[in-house]
Amino acid sequence: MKIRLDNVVKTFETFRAVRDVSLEIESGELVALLGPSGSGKTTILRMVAGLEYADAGHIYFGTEDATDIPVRDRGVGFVFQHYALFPHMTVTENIAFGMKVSKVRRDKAAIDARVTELLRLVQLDGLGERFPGQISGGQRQRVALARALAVDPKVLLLDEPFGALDANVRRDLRRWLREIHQELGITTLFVTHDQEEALDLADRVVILDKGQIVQQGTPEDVCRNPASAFVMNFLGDTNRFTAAVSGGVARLGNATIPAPGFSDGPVEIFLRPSDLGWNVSGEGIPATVARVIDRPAGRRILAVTASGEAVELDVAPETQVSAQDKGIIIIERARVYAAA
Ligand SMILES: Nc1ncnc2c1ncn2[C@@H]1O[C@H](COP(=O)(O)OP(=O)(O)OP(=O)(O)O)[C@@H](O)[C@H]1O
Repeated sequence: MKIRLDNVVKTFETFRAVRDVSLEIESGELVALLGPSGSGKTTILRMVAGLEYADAGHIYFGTEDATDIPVRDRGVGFVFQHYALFPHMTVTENIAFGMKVSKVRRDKAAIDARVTELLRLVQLDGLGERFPGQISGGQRQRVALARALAVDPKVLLLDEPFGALDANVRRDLRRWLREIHQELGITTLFVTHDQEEALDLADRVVILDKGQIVQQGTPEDVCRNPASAFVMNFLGDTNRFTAAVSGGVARLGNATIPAPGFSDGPVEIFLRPSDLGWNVSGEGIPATVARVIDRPAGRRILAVTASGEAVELDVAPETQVSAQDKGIIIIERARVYAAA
């Protein structure tokens, strides 16, 4: 099912939470809505679900205007951050619940067969007789997804479904959700404020700020070409500097950074740790090493520049460097944006 939002606006009393949002989600696509707290992600999701009405604009399910489609007829499955499982029902009963109350009548054998199939899909075979209190948080979210899928939704809406879980469980569930999505191909809208989660999971990422879409594209697009200082900063893992442009170049330390198209005046410069290097001499930013951190992916240096700014940079694991060393941060790539 294709979903289209056309100039959607939502105001709470005087506060405009969603401003003129237009967005298309293709049939079978997995789209992540990514943005800081309060940027309007949940409100957009709730409008798609029919739990909230837009003040202006339209939402289409396929070619049909969804305004007149009641929530229960939208064919939407939800999973929220806080497990909305019924604590007094077993896993099996929780998954079967939607089918029992659905307008589509199913006999007991059909419901049992569907529950067995879903338990297999979410890899919880054998746990059907447990109660929610007897399984882990990650398993509870898988039950919540099985319950959402039980009624064959045309659209799946997920609001920070893994938000309350620890990092390793989140990573496993992400991988698992992507596999399920590949298998079932249900149009999915996923809300998160976690950049890594959105980039890891989604076919397309839609970045919101203050109720507006500020950029959308594949994870590769948005990582390679952040459209603004906000996006660059929000995607994370970057060092931020302010500098002055003069004659089309900016200076950081003794390095010159091309800033074509910028007139003389202040700019923001972002340097990703992976776009920096460390050397004993050369053209760059003079700095002192404060700490060296070894990680599975390599070594990270925390350095402090001569003017007191903290900078993080990634170097090869075998790089000889230790705290208190003085040297030069070599800039391999910089991104320049107009000062906010
Ligand atoms: N029912 C409501 N009444 C008044 N204001 C609301 C209501 N629902 C949301 N808001 C406001 O609208 C803005 C957007 O909220 P929303 O929950 O959509 O943001 P979000 O991006 O999902 O944030 P989070 O990541 O914190 O969940 C916020 O400033 C919020 O306080």
